[in-house]
Amino acid sequence: MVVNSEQQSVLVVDDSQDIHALVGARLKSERVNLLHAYDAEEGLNIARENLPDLILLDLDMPGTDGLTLCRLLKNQDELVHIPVIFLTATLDVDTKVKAFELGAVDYVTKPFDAIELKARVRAALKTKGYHDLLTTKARIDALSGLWNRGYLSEQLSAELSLWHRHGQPVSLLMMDIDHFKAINDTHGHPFGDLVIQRIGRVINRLSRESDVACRYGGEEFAMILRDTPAPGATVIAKRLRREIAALEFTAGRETVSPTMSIGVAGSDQFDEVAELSGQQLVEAADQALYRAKDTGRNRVVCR
Ligand SMILES: Nc1nc2c(ncn2[C@@H]2O[C@H](COP(=O)(O)OP(=O)(O)OP(=O)(O)O)[C@@H](O)[C@H]2O)c(=O)[nH]1
Repeated sequence: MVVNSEQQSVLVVDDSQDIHALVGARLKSERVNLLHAYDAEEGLNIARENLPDLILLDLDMPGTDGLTLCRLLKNQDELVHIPVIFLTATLDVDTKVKAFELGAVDYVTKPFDAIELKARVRAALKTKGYHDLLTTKARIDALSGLWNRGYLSEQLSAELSLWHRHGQPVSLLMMDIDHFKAINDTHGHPFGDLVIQRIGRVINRLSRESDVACRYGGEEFAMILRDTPAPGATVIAKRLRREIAALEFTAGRETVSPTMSIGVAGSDQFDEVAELSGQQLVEAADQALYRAKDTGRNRVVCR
């Protein structure tokens, strides 16, 4: 397992220009992207915008001090996992204990020893890299390589809040492989798994960077299409259906061509903008999917 530290960024929050220059010089040989803030407010803003991998935080800043900023950082869901290393001139035990209680992972005393600072930064970044990797893995479906249902639900809520706040539409596709039980029963479960894997690859290939494609469970898939109203999503769904119908699998002497039924629903199809929940959009796309099944399968039905 390799953790890529190339892209990692470190935010330095300190009121002293000299400390920024010193940290820059000490970490010059490390492949980290340094971000700089000179007070707590700026630090909080930069942290929110950039989600750095590590924060080096001065304990003794004028105005809002480091401990207060650390508490603010640890109170925010999107920032709570960013490790904080305190930079401090004090060796007072009570203050250090307080810093750890607030969620700091380490501290470095000024003036820094170059080797020690590097070692502590490296260790914190490595742990953060593993944490990020595990978080990503926990969101991925092992068989298809797509996102899992939990991640899709999270993202759907985020997309619907964009719809409520800014009117940016979001659509959802619910997709189900047709007669999959018969495929399993005739050719065996491992063959069925192969079909799920290859269909997952097609869905992944046809999705844009901004889409969230997931295996919803069993032989069912779902896709969130960001900034896309229902008619646009229907075009994508039709392309997906076509590409999947064109797949061919060899099972002994037989050629198997699975098909997919797809239901489409978009936030733009709902009048009561403020009322629309992720659950409602899933139900609407699911009902469209049932209609696709009922009316002959291998087709796309839009709500
Ligand atoms: N191979 C394999 N089969 C699975 C997996 N998850 C669910 N299944 C099977 O998928 C089948 C789904 O069958 P049904 O819900 O009856 O649906 P269907 O046969 O696709 O019929 P329609 O959806 O009505 O077209 C069941 O036999 C499940 O055991 C999996 O991860 N791998």
